[in-house]
Amino acid sequence: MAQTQTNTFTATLDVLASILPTHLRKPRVGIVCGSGLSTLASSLRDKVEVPYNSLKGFGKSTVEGHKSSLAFGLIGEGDGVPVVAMLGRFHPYEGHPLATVVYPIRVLARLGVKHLIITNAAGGLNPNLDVGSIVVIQDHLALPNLTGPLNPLFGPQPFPDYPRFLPLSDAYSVTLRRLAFLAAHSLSFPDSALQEGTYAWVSGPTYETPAEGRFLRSVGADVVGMSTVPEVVAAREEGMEVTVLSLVTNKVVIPDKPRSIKEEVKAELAGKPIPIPPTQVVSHEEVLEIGKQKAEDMRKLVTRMIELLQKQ
Ligand SMILES: O=P(O)(O)O[C@@H]1C[C@H](O)[C@@H](CO)O1
Ligand SMILES: Nc1nc2[nH]cnc2c(=O)[nH]1
Repeated sequence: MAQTQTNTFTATLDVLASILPTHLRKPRVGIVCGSGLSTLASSLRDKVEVPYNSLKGFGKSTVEGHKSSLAFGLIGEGDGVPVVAMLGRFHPYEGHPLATVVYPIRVLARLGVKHLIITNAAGGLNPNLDVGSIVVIQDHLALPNLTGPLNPLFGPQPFPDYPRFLPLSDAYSVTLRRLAFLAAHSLSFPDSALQEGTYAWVSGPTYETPAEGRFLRSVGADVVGMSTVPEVVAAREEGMEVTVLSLVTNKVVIPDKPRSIKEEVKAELAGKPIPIPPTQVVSHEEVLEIGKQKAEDMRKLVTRMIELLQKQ
């Protein structure tokens, strides 16, 4: 590992060790809070929040709905499980280099995190997914990864003792995915509230055109978002067990066929005008609003998963 990078990790870990009480210093579970989902931190007992700007190597999250701090605390009975939550993440589209995007994940690994629960807000591609449902991710499709420079492991190896060629066929932990469904059952969530599917990662910040949405659906993606995959890749490289929970905040606009102005004009000239379809667009406000409405479900689910993990 390059010496400067080692120094940055050491500086970050030193600051955390100087701030945190002993019982919070070695979190076992990490949580990444997606857009509008930072209220997850309200489950933490003995909570200590450390702003990103006090930690070397951390960027600043510039997206509305993302705070910029690490929250440490306990979840579960008795002594509880020590947990750290990232309240706000970094996206490549904000201009953060991929090394910065995944730096907090590597810090979590160095703190001792073994299980990582990543949440995000995502657009629904599969028409069977309701807005507000949570999708337990089974697999991903990462167009930016497949073509090169947006893969966080692209380039010279900063960690020579890690595998050069990381397998991702087992990226999504079966143990943690089972816990998600067991947790939903114990919380009496309706069956439709928790689904399974494949996450497509796109770089953003543009939302999909109808043709892009149709393409992603046709290649097997159920939801689409602008984050998460670099974190999964880095976490797997660090040897963590990972699960991803995507909150469907909107449906991606995919009309059955593209609107044809030619047909509309011809029909109009023939005196048989076709009804004009309403214009549908996605907005980040909509994403945040559903995040706000469903944050409590996500908080309960993640909390119960950790309580079940404590009993294993
Ligand atoms: O950080 P996440 O993936 O939860 O945020 C999603 C993707 C974009 O950052 C934003 C678009 O509305 O929400
Ligand atoms: N790419 C993408 N990301 C999202 N995040 C939340 N909704 C969406 C969406 O529709 N598309």
